[in-house]
Formats: sequence, structure tokens, C-alpha cells
Amino acid sequence: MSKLKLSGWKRAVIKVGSGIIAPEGKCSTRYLLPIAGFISESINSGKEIILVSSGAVAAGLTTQPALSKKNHRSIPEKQALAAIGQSILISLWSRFFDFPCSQILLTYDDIHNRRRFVNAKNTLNKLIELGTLPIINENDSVATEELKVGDNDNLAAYVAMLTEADLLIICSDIDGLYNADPKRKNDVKLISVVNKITDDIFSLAGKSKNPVATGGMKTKIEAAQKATNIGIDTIIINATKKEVFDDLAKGKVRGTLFKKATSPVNARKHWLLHALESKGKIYIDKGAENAILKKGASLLPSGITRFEGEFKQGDAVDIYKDGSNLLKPIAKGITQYNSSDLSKIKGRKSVEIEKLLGFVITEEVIHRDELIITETK
Ligand SMILES: Nc1ncnc2c1ncn2[C@@H]1O[C@H](COP(=O)(O)OP(=O)(O)O)[C@@H](O)[C@H]1O
Ligand SMILES: N[C@@H](CCC(=O)OP(=O)(O)O)C(=O)O
Repeated sequence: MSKLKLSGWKRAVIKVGSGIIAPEGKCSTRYLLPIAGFISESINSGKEIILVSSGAVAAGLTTQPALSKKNHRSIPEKQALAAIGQSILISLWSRFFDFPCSQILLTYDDIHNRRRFVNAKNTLNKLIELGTLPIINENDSVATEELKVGDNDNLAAYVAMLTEADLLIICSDIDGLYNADPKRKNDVKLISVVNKITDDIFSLAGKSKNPVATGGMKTKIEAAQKATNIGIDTIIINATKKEVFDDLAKGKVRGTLFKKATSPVNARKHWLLHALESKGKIYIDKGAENAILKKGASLLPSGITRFEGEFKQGDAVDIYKDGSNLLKPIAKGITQYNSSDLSKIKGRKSVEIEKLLGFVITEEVIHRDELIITETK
């Protein structure tokens, strides 16, 4: 297997899949020692690590064998398994470290709601500063299916974005991305480097055969796409092989390296685009359209013709060209004015804001740093 050189990194998110926590369906420390060794060594050399660990359901199953048939499990049973297994998981990891571990259980909302996103980010940074190893999982015990990230590969990419990591390490039970699933086909080839994630790359990914795993290869590529887009190198490695970590400690990758984008979107804009839900629609005139699309300007109240929806200051809104048949928004941004205030200042000059509202937050409704163009042509 060829080995690639990794760029220097300071902060990494390491995601460990259920197949590593529970090989052959049984929760075990068999493969955790080399991972833990790598984590300790990295932290001792001044690097920062955040661990995203799957395996709560798998660990819970060890005490509840009667619930082993996946298709027969009710949602409360699955949620109970995650609750039982989560504490097993944390104690499993804790025994490897001589620094404290801390636990954060995230839900979809923690990433998609701005206030909670900032809150989670601040807590995580503090936990790292305090010298702990944050261990993250999805809060499966309370999150309802429709309000879940759904898999820990994507969750790890969100955590990498949240913590502004410079490396995402996805530890699985396979050497990396192959041109087909090696567990289903013979004569497959490992792809050691992916410069750009295209539909062809996605088409290589199959599902997992492991009954305790969730994502398979598709969610790992999705995670790599999210992370590389914002400038985070992503690797998939086989955590059942100790030598993989020996090499990694020397900056060499045995596995698949998804190279970070050459012109990454900054993390805040990426989150705005992919994670934050829009609360309304703002329609703009031709002048504002030219200003934001061609000059990279902020959106001023004078260019706003109308809007739809009720939103608060700090909410995301989609921006549409007024009077055109275009069904897609041309941009998305964070509004400085709520919908009630916007109804008074739309179409008016910025100098009039104080007279109209009695206060000024900013002279623009959406600052250009909080505006991302979504129109592709
Ligand atoms: N193109 C592919 N290359 C490598 N593995 C693949 C591919 N397509 C599907 N897979 C499967 O994905 C599995 C890894 O995903 P999964 O079992 O969900 O792992 P984890 O629990 O680590 O998230 C591999 O064991 C393999 O069977
Ligand atoms: N949150 C779940 C794992 C979800 C998941 O994505 O699993 P995996 O595909 O093994 O990384 C658990 O702890 O059981």
C-alpha cells in the first residue's frame, strides 16, 4: 500500500466507527489501544484531538442480547440501547488515558441552530483548553429520527467544522475507499488519493454489511466532502491495523487521503450554507443584485423590495431576484434586522434607519461577510 505524506496539522477530529468498537458485533477494546496510543502521543506533543466515537448501540447490546435483532427493535428500545451503551463506551475509552475524558452528545439542532452552534463550539474549545479529551456522539437517546444528523461520519465533519480542525481522521474496518466494496467484490483497488469529490467518487460507495454500523462508505465520502470544502484534509484509515497509526504518527497516510479544496469556503460561510436553516425569503432589485453578485457588497435596505416569513435578528434568510422567474435563491445570509423591523426599513436608505426604527443595528441588512452567493452561473 502506498503511503502519502500528510500536511502538518494542529487539531484533528478522529472518528471511530462501530465496527472498531464492536468487531464481530461484540464490544471490545481489541482495536482501541493503538488509537488511544496515537491520541495520547499527539496530545503529549502539543496537538489537539476531539474524538467522535460510535458504538453506543453496539455497547448497549452487550448487556441486552434479547434486543439483538435490528429489524425487530422499536425506537424506544434503540434509544434505550444507546443510553445504556453510551456510559459503557465512555468508560471503555477512559481507561486508556491519564487525562480526563469529557462527553458531549450532540443533536442536529446543535449544529443547525446558530445560538446552539456557538454554544457547542465554545464548550468544546473550553474542554480542550482544560486538557480533556472531548468524546462526542449523537444524542441517540433523545433525538427523534427526523431530527438527527443520522450518522457519525457526517457528525464528525460537522464537529471538524465546529472546532475549526485541520484534519479529519475516519477510522474504519477497511483500508480506505476502494473502487468497489472489498467485502462484496474481489480484485478491487484502493484509491489512495482523491483530489476532488465528484459523482463518480460517490458512485463507488456501497452500504455497510455490519449490523451495528450505520453509514457505510457513502457517508464517509459525504463527510470528506463537507470537510475538504472548508479546507480540512480528510483520511479514511483501517483502525484494525496498528502499523497504520505508527505511520500516521510520522505524518504518513496508509489509506485514502481526500485532499482539502484549494480555495476553501470559510467555515462560517460553509455552515451558513449547509447547516443553517432559512427562516424567510428576501427579494431584491436589480441594483442590489449587481452589488452583491458583481461587487461582493453587503445588502442594504434600499435594495430590498419585499420579503416573506417571520424571522429574528441573526436568522438565515434566502435572497431572491424580484420579478424574475428564477425559483432558486441567488444568495443566503444572516439578517441583522428581524422581519418586523425590516417591514419598516425595506426600500429605504440606510441613513433613514434611525428615524424609522429609533435605533440602528448596522447600516446593512446583511453584511457581506455573512452572505454567501448560491447562484452558480
Ligand atoms: N467502495 C468501498 N470501499 C471501501 N469500503 C466500502 C465501499 N463500499 C462499501 N464499503 C463498506 O463500508 C464499510 C465501512 O462502513 P461502516 O461499516 O459503516 O463502517 P464504520 O462503522 O467504521 O462507520 C466497509 O467495511 C465496506 O464493507
Ligand atoms: N450513534 C450511533 C452510531 C452511528 C454511526 O454512524 O455508526 P457508524 O456508521 O458505525 O459510525 C451509536 O453510537 O451507536
